[in-house]
Amino acid sequence: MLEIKNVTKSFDRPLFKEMSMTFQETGMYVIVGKSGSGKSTLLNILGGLDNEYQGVIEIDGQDIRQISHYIRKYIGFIFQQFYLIEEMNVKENVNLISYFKRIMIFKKEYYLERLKIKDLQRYKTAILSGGQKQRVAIYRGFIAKHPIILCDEPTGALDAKNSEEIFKILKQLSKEKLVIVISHDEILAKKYHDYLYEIKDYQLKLIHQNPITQRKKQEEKTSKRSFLQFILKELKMTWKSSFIVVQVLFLALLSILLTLSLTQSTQKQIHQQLEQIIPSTTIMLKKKNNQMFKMDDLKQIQHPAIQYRFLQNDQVDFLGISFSKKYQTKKTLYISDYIQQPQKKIQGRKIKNAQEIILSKSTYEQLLYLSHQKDLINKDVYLFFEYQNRICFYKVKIVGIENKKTLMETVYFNEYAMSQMLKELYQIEVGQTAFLQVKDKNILKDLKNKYPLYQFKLANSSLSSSIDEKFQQIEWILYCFSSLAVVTACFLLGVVLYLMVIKRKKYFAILQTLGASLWQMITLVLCQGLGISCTAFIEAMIVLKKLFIFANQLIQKSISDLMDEFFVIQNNVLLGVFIGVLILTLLCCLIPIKKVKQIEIIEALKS
Ligand SMILES: Nc1ncnc2c1ncn2[C@@H]1O[C@H](COP(=O)(O)OP(=O)(O)OP(=O)(O)O)[C@@H](O)[C@H]1O
Repeated sequence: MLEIKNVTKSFDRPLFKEMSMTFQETGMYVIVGKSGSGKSTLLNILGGLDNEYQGVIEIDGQDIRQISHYIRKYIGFIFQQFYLIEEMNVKENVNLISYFKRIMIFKKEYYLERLKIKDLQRYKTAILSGGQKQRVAIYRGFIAKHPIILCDEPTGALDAKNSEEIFKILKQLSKEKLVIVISHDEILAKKYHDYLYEIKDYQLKLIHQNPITQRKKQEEKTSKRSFLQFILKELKMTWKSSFIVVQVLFLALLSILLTLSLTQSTQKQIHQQLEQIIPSTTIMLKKKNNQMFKMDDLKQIQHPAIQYRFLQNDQVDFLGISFSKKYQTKKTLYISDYIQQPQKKIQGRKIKNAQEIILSKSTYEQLLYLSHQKDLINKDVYLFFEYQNRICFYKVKIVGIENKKTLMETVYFNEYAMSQMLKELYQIEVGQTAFLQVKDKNILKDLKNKYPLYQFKLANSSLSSSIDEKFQQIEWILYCFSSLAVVTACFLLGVVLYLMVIKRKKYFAILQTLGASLWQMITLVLCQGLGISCTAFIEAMIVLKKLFIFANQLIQKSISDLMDEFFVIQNNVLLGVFIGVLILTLLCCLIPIKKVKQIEIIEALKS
């Protein structure tokens, strides 16, 4: 039961003074009154659209201002101005209500026929005649499962025949629901009312009452669509208008993803190449008094984790490998002068003595190409050294190939082999620096404590930290620029959402009259923002992936096939950027959300 208790309402002049009245649960209440007497205002108050009044409106003893989702639970509106969404067709307009309320399904066809709108379902409402629009609005107003229907001039745009049909339908509905109709049509008002009221002297006054034939409420068969479906529909609808902002955000995200991935990939590759040249488990040692090392000194340094050791004399250069005893021939492979222990042998056998060597796979392939031979395993080659302008060669046998493609040509020797060769060739037994290859670089501390006369340090540490330092400087500059682009794009997103809310103020108000809650409106704005940023992010990710596949193929073809994948998209980068952009999007949505909260329904409907 709907009750008006001592309601007083005024704008610039009073409309109702201490007005009271009780509406039965069902029945057709027709309200008449002079223009400007406050009929529409009364409906707005009863429908919960206008809460600025003194007194109370109660439904089943509860103040309607205290009822959450009052419109959704109780009210169906039929407005004089229709309030249809022009961009949608008739079916979509009617279905709008089903996202917020349960709608009757078993009477649907019957009413569509009666209102003569069955064939109009696919028509955009913008092209309908005033009468057709009104019939659609009426249908949408009562098709949901709510106990009260509020109609403001429902027949204003209809001819006499259609107006009568509407009154008949409303009368039929009033057997099960409370129908309150404002009408200027005196004939129909008199013919179809159960209760006829007039607003006069700031009060509702009963003019006439017809005998009422009450009908027992029938259980309605209803259905409801989920709000999620509506969000998806909404995203589809606003997709075109958000296309540009998606592209701007996509470019900004692509730039930051490119920056982060490029710097990280390059840094990783440099570290990997450095690891091949100087493994991170290589420890360099010198004598603290700067004296030269002898091989015997080096042998005294003992630790179970040491795998390999060698001396380096800076004055001796390892020049290369040749198939003849002559150094400068076409069949000479020039080689960088570093050595290390082979890790995984794939072909051939282990090195047994100083006269045997293993080659990295790429070096082996190079040598194979130079020699025009089919196989080099067990073939003799000559290693060339230079010391004090004297070039000497040392004959060795290739016994294996290490399964590693190295950026620089690489030869693996037996432990102490280098020292032995230099001793035989130049009678040198000393070096300034020694290197230990160890299983675990953490033994550095043990070695320092155990051998205080020596200086120990990780061979690649200073190089890799200086690379990191340089990279960090470049990274920060790039991050600043690309972050600025992302922040600007998100700001643009915020502005676009804000403008959308302003432009669609009326649409939001109509949704609220159909039962949408404020939270649902806010969710809609949020989903729009998140939809835009997620689309831009996915687009950027796909483009980045394609770019990297292309760039990796290009690098492998033109520079080196040593690198399997130079550019790699790191998951932590993706996750970081995604979380960052989500947070920025949420922040940017705050102002549009505030605007949604400020929408005055009545004012927005009139706009
Ligand atoms: N938001 C508002 N701010 C100020 N005045 C308002 C507002 N809404 C309505 N009014 C005024 O309140 C009075 C009653 O308006 P209302 O629309 O309720 O009248 P009505 O009886 O429905 O009139 P009509 O039959 O012409 O539609 C009018 O004088 C109108 O100008």
